[in-house]
Amino acid sequence: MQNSVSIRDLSLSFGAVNVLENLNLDIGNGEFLVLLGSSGCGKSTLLNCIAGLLEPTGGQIFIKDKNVTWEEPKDRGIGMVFQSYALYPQMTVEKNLSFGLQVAKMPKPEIEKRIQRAAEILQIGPLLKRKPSELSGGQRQRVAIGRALVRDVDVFLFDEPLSNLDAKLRSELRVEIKRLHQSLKNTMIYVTHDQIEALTLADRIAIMKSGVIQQLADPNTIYNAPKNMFVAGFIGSPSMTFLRGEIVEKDGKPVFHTNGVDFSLDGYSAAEPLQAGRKVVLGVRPEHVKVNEDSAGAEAHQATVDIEEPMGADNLLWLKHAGHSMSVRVAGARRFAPGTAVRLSFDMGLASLFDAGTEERI
Ligand SMILES: Nc1ncnc2c1ncn2[C@@H]1O[C@H](COP(=O)(O)OP(=O)(O)OP(=O)(O)O)[C@@H](O)[C@H]1O
Repeated sequence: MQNSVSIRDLSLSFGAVNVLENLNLDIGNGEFLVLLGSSGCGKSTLLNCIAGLLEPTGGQIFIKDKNVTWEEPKDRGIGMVFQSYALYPQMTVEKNLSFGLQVAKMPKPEIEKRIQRAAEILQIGPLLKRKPSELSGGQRQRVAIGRALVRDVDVFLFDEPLSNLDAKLRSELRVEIKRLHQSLKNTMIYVTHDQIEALTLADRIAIMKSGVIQQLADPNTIYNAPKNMFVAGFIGSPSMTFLRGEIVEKDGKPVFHTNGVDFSLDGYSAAEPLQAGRKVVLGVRPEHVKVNEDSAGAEAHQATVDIEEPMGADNLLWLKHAGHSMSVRVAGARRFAPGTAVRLSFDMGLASLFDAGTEERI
């Protein structure tokens, strides 16, 4: 895949604070890349460097193989959509869409053609004569996307575009952004702290912490094979349960041991040999545990239901198991009174094992 955006050894400091240090990232042509991380991790800073709104302290940025590190934002072939919409309040929707094109001296018929196309794609035709104050939040954000769309740019940059919208509108517009990407096939770089947006929209997610990309992979890999405990804990709701213990050898095979309980590691494909005595953390997602009601006669993995949280389609159980608290997802129709004894079985093929010291996946 040809690269659309390449970031080489990018550094940026605010005074003595290094927000980004020698960051490298290649974004493919037509790719939807999501920069995901909690507040302050540097994702907006990175996006603003690509947009040309911040000057890097070091490194280079290429868009379509052209070094744009020192180019003005308007000369980079990018369109940016902000959380705050950034529309001109005194202009109509139509004027908001056309203004940049008029400044660039585009012929009038071409401007009209582009506005009609954007209005059609984003279903804002009936709103063209209104001012931003006469629009809902979702409609304003559509106009803001339209403004990037009419410029016919190579790369769309989105900075938390859905954060100001209520939950229902957020999920509706999320689907529309996905549809937009499917039909336009432009490169899109999208900043968010919302893991659902990241998992649903991205071709690849770059998950960031303290200015460093922790893992860059497709959503399925990020979810099922997190590279370290930070990624594992950040993605998934409720979070992966972490059980601290160690590797012991039983019948010539390594097993995970915690608080007097053994977990067979059959089915787990470790990248390195599991030496007895190694301190490790077993990570288990709520939907990868099977809850059996026939507790009688079962030896290991006895657990007790502590709390149940019915969520309609799912029922979330908080269990006590081997001195740990563990969340488990079962079908909504399966109800459990607090105090019920159950027996658990684990699918180790879907579990994660981390080194307790480095917190890296084994
Ligand atoms: N103009 C500035 N001067 C000094 N420090 C700044 C400035 N802008 C950002 N920072 C710092 O840089 C770090 C990264 O900020 P950035 O806005 O990129 O984070 P973010 O991950 O996008 O967070 P958020 O989701 O809250 O916007 C933060 O620690 C922030 O305090």
